[in-house]
Amino acid sequence: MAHLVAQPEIQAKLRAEIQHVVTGAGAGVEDEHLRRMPYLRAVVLEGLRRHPPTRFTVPHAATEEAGTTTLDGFSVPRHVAVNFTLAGMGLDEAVWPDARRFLPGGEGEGVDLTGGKEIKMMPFGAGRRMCPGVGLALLHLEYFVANLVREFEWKEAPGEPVEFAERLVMKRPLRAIAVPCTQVT
Ligand code: HEM
Repeated sequence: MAHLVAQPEIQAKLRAEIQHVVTGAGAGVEDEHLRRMPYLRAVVLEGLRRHPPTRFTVPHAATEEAGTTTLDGFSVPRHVAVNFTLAGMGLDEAVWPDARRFLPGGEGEGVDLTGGKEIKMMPFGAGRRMCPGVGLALLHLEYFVANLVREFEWKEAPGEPVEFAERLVMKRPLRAIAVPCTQVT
């Protein structure tokens, strides 16, 4: 939401997609609408890439004797806890050079969040202990963002530009003004 407040042109593009798909007076955003909103999916994935809510996976450990497990050339001794810093992973510019990212033609188009094929980001972890709530989480994120942007225009509060500095959470919490879309001229 902070990025949408700071980049009104992207917010407007997203609202246009939502309004194009959800038509009819009194109609609400439904599950089947979400599947026809590629820009919404791209916005949500970009948020998860840049700001994964979980900074680390739960600690993992090698179960085999030392020398058996290696990570990027480092030997991982048995039972030593390994934490993956999810927040840094999605920010590798060598992996994410193209601004289109999750849009058609971008390197993240059709990204596999389970890590089955490859790992470019892993906001839900990967492998056997990955988040079992991934489907529900994506559904809720898309549903919330779609409704928030459909109902309101989100603007910067006067004198309080969005600051993206983080210390686990936003260093300065987001303050924004929500203008009901019926009042937007
Ligand atoms: C944006 C929302 C969410 C994010 C970013 C997220 C992220 C994560 C991450 C990174 C892990 C650790 C995975 C690993 O260690 O490899 C995890 C584990 C887990 N998540 Fe989520 N999660 C989200 C929502 C949910 C929801 C909605 C549920 C349940 C309905 C859920 C249930 C769990 C459970 C039970 C685990 C532990 C799995 C295990 O250790 O086997 N999560 N999640």
